[in-house]
Amino acid sequence: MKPDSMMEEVEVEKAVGLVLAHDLTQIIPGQFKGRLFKKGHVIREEDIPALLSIGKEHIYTLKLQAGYLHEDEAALRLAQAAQGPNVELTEPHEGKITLKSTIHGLVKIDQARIDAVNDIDQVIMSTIRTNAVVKPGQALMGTRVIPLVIEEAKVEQAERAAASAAFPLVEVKPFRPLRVGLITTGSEVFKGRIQDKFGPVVREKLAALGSEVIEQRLAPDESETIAREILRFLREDRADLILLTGGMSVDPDDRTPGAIKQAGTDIVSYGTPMLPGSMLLVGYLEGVPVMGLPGCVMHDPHTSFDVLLPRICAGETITRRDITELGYGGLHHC
Ligand SMILES: Nc1nc2c(c(=O)[nH]1)N[C@H]1C(S)=C(S)[C@@H](COP(=O)(O)OP(=O)(O)OC[C@H]3O[C@@H](n4cnc5c(N)ncnc54)[C@H](O)[C@@H]3O)O[C@H]1N2
Ligand code: MOO
Repeated sequence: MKPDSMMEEVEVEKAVGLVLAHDLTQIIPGQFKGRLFKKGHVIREEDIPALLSIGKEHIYTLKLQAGYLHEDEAALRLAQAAQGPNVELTEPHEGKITLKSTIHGLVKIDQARIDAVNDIDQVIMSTIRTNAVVKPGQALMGTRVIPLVIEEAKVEQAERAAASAAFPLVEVKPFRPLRVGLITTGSEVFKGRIQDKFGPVVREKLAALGSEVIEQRLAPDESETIAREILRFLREDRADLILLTGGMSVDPDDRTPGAIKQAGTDIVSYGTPMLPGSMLLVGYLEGVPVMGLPGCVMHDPHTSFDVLLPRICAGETITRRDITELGYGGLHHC
């Protein structure tokens, strides 16, 4: 049986007493866009002018056959197939269901599987980008099918595509409260020639993700001293993350990358294909992440540091591949 034969058209004037088979939308540009009648509404005499005013001269009566799903049911099946931890579903509205975050955290969405679902005709999953920081209540994905009635087999195909990996398609990872050691390099700051402007910025970025600086130590442009402070944060303070500011580029006084290596850090990458933030360094020292932050982090609100820090706070390990992928679409300004 074809979906069309399950849907019979009835003139609105003859539809009093019939049940609406789907939500009906009104759009008045600049004033209103939304649901005028809800699915299940029993049409009354006084509804007829309103229905005609939104261009509905006919409505459908629906007799669903086995093997077919109504758009609301199909949207629910798609939404449930994608739903992972810390994600909630809205009620169907005009045939669409929205997945929302229940927490402040890092959203993870598997692009390959979203593409696989959207390759299937007449089903859609529309998402925000993976690795974004999200707030409670923030929309992560909208999903729906295109026709009013769809073959169940198509929805099952989408469900299989959505479930084709060991981890959920859409989830939100909570942030862990990290104890952060901050080393500010630069003889001009160490000797008091200028006032430190890095500390407050880094503290604020960490606080926004639920982490805190346990101590900020100033160091002159000397590799030995900087490396010693790194190891002190690691061994004595048991910091969860060690951040170094300044001295990241090409001047003879820029000692920070060398000092990070000298402390024994395994470097994932010195150099990040994102602008601003290209001189950023990421490495791991005995499993503890170590990052060298270039000067731009002080004044620019969106650098490679702002992209990678939420992932570290959510407990992810940064790989070379993660750095590589920042390049495409990573030119913000320079
Ligand atoms: N010829 C090149 N020039 C630059 C390069 C390069 O590769 N070749 N890289 C550029 C990029 S990208 C950046 S970002 C900047 C800054 O890099 P650094 O991390 O090495 O920054 P510094 O040289 O240490 O300092 C730059 C500037 O900022 C002041 N500063 C540093 N720390 C503090 C602090 N804690 N509080 C206040 N002010 C601070 C410092 O005094 C300098 O004025 O380099 C580009 N240039
Ligand atoms: O590390 Mo620099 O940001 O490319 O300005």
